[in-house]
Amino acid sequence: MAQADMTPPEGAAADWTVPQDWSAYTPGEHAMWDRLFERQAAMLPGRVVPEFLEGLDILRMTRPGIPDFAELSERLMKRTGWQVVAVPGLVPDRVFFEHLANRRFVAGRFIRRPEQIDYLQEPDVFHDVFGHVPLLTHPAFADYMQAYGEGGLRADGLGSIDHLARLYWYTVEFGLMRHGNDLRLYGAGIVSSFGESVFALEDASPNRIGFDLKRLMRTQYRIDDYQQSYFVIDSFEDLLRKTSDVDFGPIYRELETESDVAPDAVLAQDRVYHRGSQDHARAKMPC
Ligand SMILES: C[C@H](O)[C@H](O)[C@H]1CNc2nc(N)[nH]c(=O)c2N1
Ligand SMILES: N[C@@H](Cc1ccccc1)C(=O)O
Ligand SMILES: [Fe+2]
Repeated sequence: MAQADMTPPEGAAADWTVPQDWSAYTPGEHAMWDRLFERQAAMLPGRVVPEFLEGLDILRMTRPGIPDFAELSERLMKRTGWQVVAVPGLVPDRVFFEHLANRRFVAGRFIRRPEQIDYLQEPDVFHDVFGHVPLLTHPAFADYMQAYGEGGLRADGLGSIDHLARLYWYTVEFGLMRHGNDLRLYGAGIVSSFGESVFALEDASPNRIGFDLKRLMRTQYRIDDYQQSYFVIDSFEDLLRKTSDVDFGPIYRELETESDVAPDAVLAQDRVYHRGSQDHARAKMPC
């Protein structure tokens, strides 16, 4: 969770944004982007939803180098009215929600160093821009992200951010989608990760379970390893319908009296696409 301190750091505006300062990126930083991009571009066809690849194309993100947020914003604005703005790192929840509610996606401007190629603690420009921005070209997904921001401001007033944040985690960050008889990736945390883009779809270890709003909001998640459960939506239109058309107020009240669900649990009510062996998680447990 982001810091409770609401004062922006030195050099940031009142809304926590900073200039991207695109011309300050070094050749080494652009080369790092290209290396990450090529690795994922080889991995994703046939695994990611086609809307993601279309988004890369629409935004001309297939060109080398770290994208210029001003140019991404110009193309996105024409399509779905979104913009990409730079921030110094994680921002407080309310600041984050306020940007999304106004169709501004906040992205880190820094890029990981070579020794962090496979793992880093805070989202960098590769995760934020490669992972999240392509789908903002899709109208239903773009509307979902705005609705989530508005829902966040409301959840904050109701003391329910933790429940709502699980919805973001299991959709925007780690979501899967049905594609004919197959599953495809769309979550940004998966598509920006070399290891998890294979694990989430092909490994026997994690559960793959049909989307159910209340079930997701009860489910705890891991921030230190691959997910133990992934949730599967039918389409972005279906996700939008099952969230933005629903009043979360009564659901938050019900959730206060219901127990959390463990990250690896399978419930009797679940629509199970795959029951995980949890071998990966078990192998990592200290013994
Ligand atoms: C609950 C909320 O969705 C989440 O914790 C927010 C907080 N601040 C953030 N700040 C940035 N820059 N990026 C993020 O994804 C988030 N996530
Ligand atoms: N409909 C939700 C808001 C929301 C929409 C879409 C995604 C997430 C949350 C509410 O009543 O608060
Ligand atoms: Fe993210």
